Amino acid sequence: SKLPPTCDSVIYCHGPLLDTVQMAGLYNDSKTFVDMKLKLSANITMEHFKEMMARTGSHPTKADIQEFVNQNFDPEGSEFEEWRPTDWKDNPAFLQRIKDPLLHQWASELNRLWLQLGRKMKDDVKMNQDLYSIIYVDNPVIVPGGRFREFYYWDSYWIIKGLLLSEMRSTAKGMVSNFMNIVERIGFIPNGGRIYYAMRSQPPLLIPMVQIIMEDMDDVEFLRQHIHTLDKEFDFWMTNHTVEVDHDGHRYTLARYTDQSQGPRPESYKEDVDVARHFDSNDMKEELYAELKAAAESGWDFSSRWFILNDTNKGNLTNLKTRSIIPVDLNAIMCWNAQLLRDFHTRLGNIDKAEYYRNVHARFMEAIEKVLWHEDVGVWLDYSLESRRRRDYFYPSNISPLWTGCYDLARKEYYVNRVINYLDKVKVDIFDGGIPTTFEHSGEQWDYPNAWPPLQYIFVMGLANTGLPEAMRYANEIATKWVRSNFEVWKQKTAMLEKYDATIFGGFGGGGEYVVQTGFGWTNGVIMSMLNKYGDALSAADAFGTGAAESGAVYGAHVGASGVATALLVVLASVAAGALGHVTCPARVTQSMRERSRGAGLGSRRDLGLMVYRKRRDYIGVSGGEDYKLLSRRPYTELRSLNGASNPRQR
Ligand SMILES: OC[C@H]1O[C@H](O[C@H]2O[C@H](CO)[C@@H](O)[C@H](O)[C@H]2O)[C@H](O)[C@@H](O)[C@@H]1O
Repeated sequence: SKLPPTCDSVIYCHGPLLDTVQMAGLYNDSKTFVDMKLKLSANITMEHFKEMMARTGSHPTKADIQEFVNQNFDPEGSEFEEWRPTDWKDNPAFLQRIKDPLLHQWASELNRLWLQLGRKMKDDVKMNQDLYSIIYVDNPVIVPGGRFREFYYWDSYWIIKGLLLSEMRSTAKGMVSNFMNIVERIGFIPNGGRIYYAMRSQPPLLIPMVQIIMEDMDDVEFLRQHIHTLDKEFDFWMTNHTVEVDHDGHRYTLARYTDQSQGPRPESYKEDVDVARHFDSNDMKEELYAELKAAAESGWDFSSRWFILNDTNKGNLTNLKTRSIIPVDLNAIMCWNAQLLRDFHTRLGNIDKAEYYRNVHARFMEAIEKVLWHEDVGVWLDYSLESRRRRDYFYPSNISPLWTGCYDLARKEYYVNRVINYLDKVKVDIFDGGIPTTFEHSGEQWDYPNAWPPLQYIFVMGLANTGLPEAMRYANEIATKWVRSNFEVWKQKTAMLEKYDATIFGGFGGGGEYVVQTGFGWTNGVIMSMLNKYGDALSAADAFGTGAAESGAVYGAHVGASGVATALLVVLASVAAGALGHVTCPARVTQSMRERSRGAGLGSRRDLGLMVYRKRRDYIGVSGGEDYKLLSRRPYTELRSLNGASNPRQR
C-alpha cells in the first residue's frame, strides 16, 4: 500500500509547487525555502502557483520561480519574536569549579551564548499554523543555531545538560514540557520542530532528559504528571522500530532506524532527487528516499556507517541500507530508557509497570550481550540484518553501552579491560582534535575526519562512568583534547561549531550537504559538561604552553617534584606495578624530540627528553616541564615520522 507523504502540506512536504521551487535551486541551502512563511493561505498560494505555471507554459524560468516565491512567501525565521530567557543569570555556580582563568572566562562566554540561541514563537504561529512549517510549541526553546532554527530532538539532551549547569531551569523544563505536549499530539517526537520532519524521529533521549531534570529538581509531581507520556513514547519505539533477530538459535528483539513515508526529504529535496537519478524505477527511488530519511532519523546523516556494499561499509549514498543495520547506540539507549522507566515507576509506586520495564530492560540487556557484544574484538558492534554478521568498524558509538550502563555491571572489569584493549588496537586516541566518527573518508559529515560533540560526550562519559582508573584516565585525556581544541577554534573565531576535525588541533568540521554551522547548542552543552567535570584540574594549555597533544596531551599521572631522576623513579615504580611493559629511552628518538621541542621554542626545559616506551601498547610517554607528567600516547612510529616535519596542525 502507498505510504503517506512526509506531511500533508502541499506547500512544505509534497506536490508540484515544492518540486518546482526546490528543483530550481533558488537558495544555496534547500532548507531555506521550506522554512519560509506563507503570506496567504495554502489554497490561494496554490492558485497563484497554477497561474504562474499556466502563464509560463509549465516551463517557468528561475526568475519566474524566484518572483513567485518573493510574492507569496515571507523570509525564513519570520515565526519568532525577540526573547530574552527570563531565567538567564550571568554567574551560575558551575563556573566556580573551573580553575583555569582562560577556561573560566570562556565558560562564562558560553553561558552568554544561550541568549543568542533562544527562540520564542509569535502568537500568530499558534493561530495560523497553516501558514508556517514550524511546529507550534508553548514554551520558548534553545535551538542548535545557524540553519537549525527549530528544536532538534537529540540535540536537546545536551542543550538541556548545559542549561541546567547554567541554572536555566525553567527554560530546560519548558523544553521538556514542549516534548511531552508533542508526544501527546503527534505520538512521538519528530526529528526537529518542523512539519516536514514529522514522519521520523531521532535518537530517543526524552526519558534521559527527564532523568537529568529529576536529578536537578527532584520534582516528583512533574514526573507523575508526565509518566504516561513517557510510556507512550517508549511504546512508539517498541512498536515501530524493533525487529526480531535470529541469532545462534535464539530470537532477540532489537531496534533500528526506519521510515514510513514517501518522497525525498523536503528540506534537502534537490539533493535527494539528484542521488535518486542513479535508480531507474520509482520503487527503487522510494527505497533510497526511505534509507536517506532513516539515516536522518539516526542523527548520523550521512555516514558510511549506513552503507552496505558487498557486506562492507564502502560505497556512497546509493548504498545506504540504514534500515538493515542494528545500531549499538540505539539499542543501548532503548535499554537505558527501559531501566529509567522501571526506576520512575518504582518511585511512583506503580509496581506492575516497574515489573514490566524490568523485563523489557532484561531482554535488551540479553540481546545486546548476545548479538552485539564480541568477546574476540572486545567491543559492541553494529549488526547487519542482510548478512546476519557483525560490522567490525570503529565508531565511538561502539562503546555506548558503557554510557547507558547496559552491560553486566557485576563483570565491569572484564568489559572495561576488553574495551580499553580494543581502543588501544584501533588507536583512536592519536588525534589532536578528538575522536573521529569513523575511519572512512567518504566526504559525508558523519565520517572521518569529523568529530561530533555528542559522540565525544558519549565516549568520554561512558569511560569515566565506569570508575575504573585506566578508563578514567583515557576519558580525561580525550576530554582534555576536546576542550582545548574547541577552545582553540573559539580563540580564532569566537564561535562554537556543530562539528570539528579530529585530525587537526583547532580544525573545523566539513563535508556533507551544508556548510558547517555555528552556535551551537550541543557543542556548548558538551563543553560545559566537560568543564564541570574536569574543570578543577584542567588547564587551557599543557605544561609546554601549547594546547596540542603533539607536544603532549595530559595523560593524567601528575607526579610532583621535578627532574628526570624523579621521573625515572616514577616510571620504574610504574613498571614494577605492571602499568608499563618495559622502559627504555631510545637515544635516537630522545634526541629527535629534543630537536622538535627546541624548534617549538621549548629547548630551555632542563629536564625535557625522557622517553618511555610502553611496550604493551606501543605508545610513548613523554616527560617534560617542571612537574613530571606522563604525556602523549602517540604511537612510536608516528612520533618518528613527525621528526623534522613541519607542524601538521597548521592549515
Ligand atoms: O538538513 C539536513 C539534515 O540536517 C539535520 O541534521 C544535522 O543537524 C541536526 C541538528 O544539529 C543534528 O541533529 C543531526 O545529527 C545532523 O546530522 C537534520 O536532523 C536532518 O534530519 C536533516 O535532514
